[in-house]
Order: sequence, then C-alpha cells, then structure tokens
Amino acid sequence: MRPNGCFGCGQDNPYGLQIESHWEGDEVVCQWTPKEYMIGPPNYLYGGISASLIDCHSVNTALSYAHKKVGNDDKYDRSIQMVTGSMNLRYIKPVPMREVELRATVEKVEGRKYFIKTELQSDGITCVRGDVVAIQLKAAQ
Ligand SMILES: CCCCCCCCCCCCCCCC(=O)SCCNC(=O)CCNC(=O)[C@H](O)C(C)(C)COP(=O)(O)OP(=O)(O)OC[C@H]1O[C@@H](n2cnc3c(N)ncnc32)[C@H](O)[C@@H]1OP(=O)(O)O
Repeated sequence: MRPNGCFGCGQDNPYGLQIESHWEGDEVVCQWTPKEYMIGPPNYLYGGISASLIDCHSVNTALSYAHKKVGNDDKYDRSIQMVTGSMNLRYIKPVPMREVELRATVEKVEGRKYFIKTELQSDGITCVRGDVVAIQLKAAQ
C-alpha cells in the first residue's frame, strides 16, 4: 500500500508508528516495539499510543477482510476505503515498554460496518481490549 502516509501504518510517514499487520489464520497479527519517548506513566506505554495501535490495526483488518471478500488477496484497491466509526477500549493492565503484539478478528459484517475485536498483548497477557467499528465509505465519497 504505497505511497502511504497514515500515522499508524504508513511506511512513508517517518513520524508515524509504522505498524505492519498480517494474517495468521483467522487473525490479523502485528508485533511492534515502542520508542522510549512514547512513555506515559513511569515504565509504561502512553495510553493514546495503545489506542492508535488498536485503531490502525483494526481498520486495516477490516480493509484487508473487505478485499478478501471480493477475492482480492494481494492487491490494494484504492476504491475500497475504510474509516474508524467508533472505538471502545478497556485498559486492563498497564503496557510495559517492550514489544507488544496485536491480534484482531472480524466479529461480523453488517452492510458497510465491520465489527473488529482487537487485543493488545505483552508477553501473551492481554493489556488492552478494543471493540472497533470500521465503516466502509460509500463509493461516491
Ligand atoms: C494513495 C494510496 C494510499 C494507500 C494507503 C492507504 C492506507 C490507508 C490505511 C488506512 C488505515 C486507517 C487507519 C486509521 C483510521 C482512521 O484514523 S479514520 C479517521 C477517523 N475517522 C473518521 O474521520 C470518520 C469520520 N466519520 C465519517 O466519515 C462518517 O461519519 C462515516 C463513518 C463514514 C459514516 O458516514 P456514512 O457513510 O454517511 O454513514 P451512514 O450512511 O450514516 O451510516 C452507515 C451505517 O454506519 C452506521 N454508523 C455511522 N456512523 C457510525 C459510527 N460513528 N459508529 C458506528 N456506526 C456508525 C450507521 O448507523 C449506519 O448503519 P446501518 O443503519 O446501515 O445499520
């Protein structure tokens, strides 16, 4: 997906998080390591960064799923566009300042709405859980 300036996943945004998400069976997975300055409480990741990670990873999960639904597994179709409609987060445990893993599944699709469940884990422990509704833009938008 290039050029891509998205703050979450854009490889062309040097100030962004530059996450890379990929399918593993029915889940979309991403490993990512924070920079030191992304700290919030002492020793722990800033909560807004967790939110951004979950946001982008979830919307990309929906975007990729929408491509798969029409039999397109490998080519980015710019006519399929997805935005975050809503996001509900539960911060269960503080996130240590080391590698995290995001794991997302598509719960259901209703029309243009994609309901995504994403967990942010540290050492296999779920620290943040997100419910995201990604909405596919109407073709004319
Ligand atoms: C050059 C190449 C580049 C290539 C590289 C690109 C890579 C790119 C990677 C992208 C990865 C991005 C990852 C970050 C994602 C963001 O950051 S996106 C930015 C943040 N989000 C926004 O700005 C969204 C702003 N909101 C909107 O634009 C509009 O409100 C929406 C969400 C499109 C909805 O408008 P609409 O299409 O007119 O929707 P509408 O017809 O009213 O409703 C459709 C359905 O959705 C429901 N709905 C509407 N709004 C909501 C809502 N907020 N919550 C839940 N449900 C809703 C309605 O109830 C309705 O449901 P049904 O009645 O059909 O059951």
